[in-house]
Amino acid sequence: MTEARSSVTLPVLPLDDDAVLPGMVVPVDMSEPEVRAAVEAAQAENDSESKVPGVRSNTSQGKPRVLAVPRIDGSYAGTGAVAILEHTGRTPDGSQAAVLRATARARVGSGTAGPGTALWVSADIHNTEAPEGGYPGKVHEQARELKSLFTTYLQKRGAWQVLDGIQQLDDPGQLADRGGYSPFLTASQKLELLETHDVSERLTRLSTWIRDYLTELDVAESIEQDVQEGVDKQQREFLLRRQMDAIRKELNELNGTPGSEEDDYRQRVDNADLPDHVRDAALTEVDKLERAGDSAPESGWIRTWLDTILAMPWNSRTDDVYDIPGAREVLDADHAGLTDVKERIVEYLAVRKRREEQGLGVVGGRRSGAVLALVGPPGVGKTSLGESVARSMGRAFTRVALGGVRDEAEIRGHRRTYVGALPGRIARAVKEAGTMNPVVLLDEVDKLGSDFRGDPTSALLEVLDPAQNHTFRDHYLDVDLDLSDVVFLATANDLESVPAPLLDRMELVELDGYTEDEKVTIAVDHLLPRQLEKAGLAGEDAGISAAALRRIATEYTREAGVRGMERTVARVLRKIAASAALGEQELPVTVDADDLPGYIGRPKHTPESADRTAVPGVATGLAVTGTGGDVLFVEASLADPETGGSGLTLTGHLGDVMKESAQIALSYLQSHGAELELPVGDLKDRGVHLHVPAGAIPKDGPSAGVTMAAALASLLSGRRARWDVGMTGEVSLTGRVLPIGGVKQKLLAAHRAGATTVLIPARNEPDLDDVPEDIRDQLTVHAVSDIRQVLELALEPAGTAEQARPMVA
Ligand SMILES: Nc1ncnc2c1ncn2[C@@H]1O[C@H](COP(=O)(O)OP(=O)(O)OP(=O)(O)O)[C@@H](O)[C@H]1O
Repeated sequence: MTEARSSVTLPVLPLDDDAVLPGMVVPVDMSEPEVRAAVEAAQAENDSESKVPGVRSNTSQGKPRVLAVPRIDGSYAGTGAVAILEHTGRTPDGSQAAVLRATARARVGSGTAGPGTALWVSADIHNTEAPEGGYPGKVHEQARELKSLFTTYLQKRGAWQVLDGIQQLDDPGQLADRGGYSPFLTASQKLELLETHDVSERLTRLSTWIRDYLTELDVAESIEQDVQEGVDKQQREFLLRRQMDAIRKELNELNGTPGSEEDDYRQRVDNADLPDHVRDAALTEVDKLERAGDSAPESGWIRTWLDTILAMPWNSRTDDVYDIPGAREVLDADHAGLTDVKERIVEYLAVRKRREEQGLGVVGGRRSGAVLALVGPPGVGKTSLGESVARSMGRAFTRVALGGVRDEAEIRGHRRTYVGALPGRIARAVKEAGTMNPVVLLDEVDKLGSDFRGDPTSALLEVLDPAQNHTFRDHYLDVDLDLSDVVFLATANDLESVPAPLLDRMELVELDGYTEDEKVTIAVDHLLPRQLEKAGLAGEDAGISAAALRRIATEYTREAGVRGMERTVARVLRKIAASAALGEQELPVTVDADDLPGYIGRPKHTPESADRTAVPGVATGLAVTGTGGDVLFVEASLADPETGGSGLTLTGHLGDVMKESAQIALSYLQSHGAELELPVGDLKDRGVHLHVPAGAIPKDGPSAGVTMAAALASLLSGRRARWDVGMTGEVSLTGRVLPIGGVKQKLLAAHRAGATTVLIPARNEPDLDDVPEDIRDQLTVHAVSDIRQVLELALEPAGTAEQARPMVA
């Protein structure tokens, strides 16, 4: 590259926040005094030049020249461009302008005097020419790349003429200087180009800037495109909806039905037999739907709400039968046994009937026990009794499962603005029943929970309260729902877990489980016929003998109810059906007790061979669990005096009350050891361990107190507990035996397990009336009031020889 340098003196034309590069032709506004001064000074000098030839070489081909110097943020740059003043004139808006054509870079030198008010400076001109033999290949390569970037940029702007000019430029230096026209370059960038003499460097910088700018442009374009596509989609959707409306309208007109979806809803609301307040609310929502328009987000949930409201059976009712003898017949037909329970239900129906006839309303005010609660272990027929009640009253029946419900909104519904909102379970039950006066069974009220999402119990209380439930508000429906005609029944396995306020509102009917005889009767009368039908067998094809059914009850299922028994009967019948189909057996088949293992394998509950109470320190208690009555063993042992700790260790997942019972039993024995002739001195130095298998099942309650005392006394005395004695009762610190609950279930369990003697608290004696007579006849029941009586009856005399102890499972 060769640089021809020459020095000139020129008036300075300031370019505020701008720069011109050689080759550029630009207009400048002369209303700026310094610009005007520079232009006028240059013109004056040009005019006088002929008079003072050679003084200043500041013209070019007879045209005045200036030094256009960038002034960035008020400071002059050290480099400017020598520019020929092509001409001056007025712009269309009337202001004066001059057109400059920059020709060369020049370094600004020192100031000097000159005509006019302009600032004159000396300037070193750098005339850059192509090196001899041309630029190196790399520079051409860079120029080609810059050209292609220019092309992309100018094509985007549609500046085809400028593009032509660029394409024809062969000189890499000139090409780089054309960047001065790029509007996206800042004044500093343009100045940088002006100051950079090296062509290759100039090309690199400009290429980088253009590339960056193109990238920005691409991003901006893609954003704009996304926005545009969104807008297009909305417009398309809007148009399609308009078309759809038109089509719907036309179809409706063809079918003779009136216009829009809203009209359709209005007509459905009018035709539906709705109470006034519901109709008003529905019509308000239809108006809202109309105003919102089809595409509004809320129109979806308004439609769902309207559909739900229209599907509710607002004014539909079934006529009550209230035929009391008929009701009794229905109950008898559906369920064997349960005499007391059936009586209670019949009483309940009779009272309802009388109150209704006398116009008193079906229930006698608050806390009148409006809800009949069926309480008992699983599979005793609580749910099916509920169905029978509905059948005997001629009402529809629905069941609301409350097990695990912890959220108030499950009962009362979610507000409809929630995504996926639904009515609560009560409103849904009414909808499902299809009438406003169904029998609704609230199943498993004892499994209700509560947490941070609110307390479902309080919502349920409102549902059950006759003073409030005629205006029950479901959050979703948001209109009053009259529940006063609904008959609510409830079921629970365990009364202790039913929330107290709910319990307060309930009239309890306890179902304690069945004796073996009752189970056989139920199986013969109900389970067997039903399962025969399910297995596709006729009554004469297959049968299970009473002895086999009894064996199923005792050895294959050990439960308070009959659900397991029903399942086992079903299994036997399925085997019969399968073997008949395979040609292995000819029908009819009757299954006897001995045949059972061939069908359903070996029994699960055989009498235990190793007697649980064979060693001192184990006593048999009776308990009620969630699955009915059961026998429960309490084991006691003393820790090794050398290695064992001291104090009382309790294991077997015991609740607080049960732990306290253990403490009381131990304290009692410690303080009364002498009179009981027990070597309680051992207890001082040795730790006592009480364990209640099965360890994984939680147990609680005070009724194991006597059993714990008996186990400890057995351990200390070395007298074994009698294997055929089951006991229950709370023990006090003074050794009194206090009453407990669940006598009937406990006696049934003792009988199932094969015990012959049962010890119960004396104050529980009246409860024996509830125990079926056949069970009472087979058991020797002792009503005891003092722990000494328990020890007397439960422990074998000292020194009793080891003997065969056949039972206790
Ligand atoms: N006394 C009975 N007479 C005839 N069938 C009975 C009797 N008791 C129970 N059943 C039958 O036993 C089965 C189980 O009863 P159901 O489902 O009503 O028990 P549940 O007490 O409601 O149990 P859960 O507490 O587990 O809900 C049903 O098929 C029912 O018809």
